[in-house]
Amino acid sequence: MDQHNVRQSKRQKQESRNRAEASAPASAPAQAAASYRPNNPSTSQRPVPSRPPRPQRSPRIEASVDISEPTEPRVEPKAAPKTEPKAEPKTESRVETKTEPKTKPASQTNQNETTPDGSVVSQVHIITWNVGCATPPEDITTLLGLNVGDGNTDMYIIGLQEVNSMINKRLKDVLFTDQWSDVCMERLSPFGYVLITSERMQGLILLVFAKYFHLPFLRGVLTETTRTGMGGYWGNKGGISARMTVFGHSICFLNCHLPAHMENQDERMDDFESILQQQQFDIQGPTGVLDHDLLFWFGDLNFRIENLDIQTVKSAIENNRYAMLWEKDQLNMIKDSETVLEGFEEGPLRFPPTYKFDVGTNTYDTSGKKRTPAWTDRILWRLRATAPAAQTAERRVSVSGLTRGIRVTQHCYRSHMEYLVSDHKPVSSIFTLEFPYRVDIPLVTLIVEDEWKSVEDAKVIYKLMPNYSRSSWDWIGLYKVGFKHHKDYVGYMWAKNEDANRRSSREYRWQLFEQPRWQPFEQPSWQPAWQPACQPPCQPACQPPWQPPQHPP
Ligand SMILES: O=P(O)(O)O[C@@H]1[C@H](O)[C@H](O)[C@@H](OP(=O)(O)O)[C@H](OP(=O)(O)O)[C@H]1O
Repeated sequence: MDQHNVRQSKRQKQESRNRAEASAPASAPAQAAASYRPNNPSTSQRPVPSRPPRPQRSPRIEASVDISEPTEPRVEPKAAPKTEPKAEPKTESRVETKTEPKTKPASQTNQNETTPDGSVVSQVHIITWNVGCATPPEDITTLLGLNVGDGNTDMYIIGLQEVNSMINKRLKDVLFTDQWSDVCMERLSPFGYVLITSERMQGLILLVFAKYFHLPFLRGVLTETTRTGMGGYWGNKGGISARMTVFGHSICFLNCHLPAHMENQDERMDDFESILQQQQFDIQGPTGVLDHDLLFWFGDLNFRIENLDIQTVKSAIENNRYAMLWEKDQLNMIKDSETVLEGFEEGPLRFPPTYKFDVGTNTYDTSGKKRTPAWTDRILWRLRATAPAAQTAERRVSVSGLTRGIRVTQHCYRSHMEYLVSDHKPVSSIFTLEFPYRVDIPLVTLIVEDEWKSVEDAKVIYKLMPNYSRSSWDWIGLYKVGFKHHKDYVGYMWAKNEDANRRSSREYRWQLFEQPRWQPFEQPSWQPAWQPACQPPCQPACQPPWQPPQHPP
């Protein structure tokens, strides 16, 4: 089902919703916010409005989920697709976590892997975690896989839910970076990852990191947010997304926090459809989330295990009988009949339900609420125009439709029981994406002639791609090795239009501003990661002693 169909099928429902919202008093959001107390049982029992029957489709004959008995999660080394790009996955090539090579510093890793036939392989590591308003743990090394990874991860996508967004915390986070983004940047930047975009909506945060050398090939980076809480007024629930093209292929990452509680399955699906419908990016061509070549959908989706009492569920978990529970998992049960879920894929759940734990323990909820354990935290993906999914016994592979031919392979899908700060456990997954071709001509090429010993030496020549259409907002930023964030520039120069009209390349002498003027980052051409004087490999030893520029409000 493409974005167009979603829009059509939901238009009627949305129109009636819009009418209802339009007729609400102007102060409704404030009233709703003031009266809503999340943990107050009297207010949390929100009435569930009656809704029209959901569009259903007939169950697919071919099963696209593996409900075999659980085994240890397996991680495939990235070398497999590199050496045998066209071969079917080798189910016997099992790599235990302990035997994986150490993550290499940024300067020692390959810039990306191109297969002999010219296709390109990228590794993406996705994490979702409902952090339950906790402060970040001191060490998130194992969550990021930095101690065991193969060093070839190209992008980290981190989706958080329930980040503390009390008013005093939010004010602090607006002035500074929030603690969670900080801790992720601190851990990832020594390995050459840069935060290329982030989005926050109350407690929902989405962070997208990429290896710095990929930055020229990530284009059209945009984000969207959709509130669905309190009838669309409140951002305690909803979705935030980031989209971009990666080597010329469009990818969207969607982090959702859907409504809680067993009985709210229809509400969850309604909210998901509403998010898909409302999120339209300001790009040429089809603009929706589902219009992307590849979509990753993750978050606290809040689906529950139905029709089993809490003791039966706990006993199944103790005996590793996850397949039995998965059969009763709401998302698993509806995925073949809900039109909007068509094309979404998910790997087998071979880890214990990640909700709900007594904070600080690995013990399922012993509070008065007595929540039944559930796989609330999930990571799915969807290829546009997906061909019937091929599946092997040990890992999931899907190939996109006939024209684009992207291959997605999931190498692991796991939880992280060692993190105790929240009532949810984090969930992560590692994918390799094999693109059939790569668009890898940078829009701008920067050339340094000599070593820079002083500011006066700082000369750089930039060359534009011939058909590149410039904007007066284009600028070139100067960054120091080990920069964490796209706003960490130490200086910038405007790449002026009139110069481009006269010549295709031009020399510029750097002017390092003491207090660079703030400018919006959404420029069409962003050429960061310039590394003067201290060339790699010198990090993390030469982490910047300077402060990033302060942006005036
Ligand atoms: O984030 P929000 O919008 O405040 O929503 C709450 C959140 O989903 C909690 O996880 C849930 O507690 P449980 O996980 O314990 O069910 C709580 O239910 P509750 O109100 O019944 O406590 C919800 O109200």
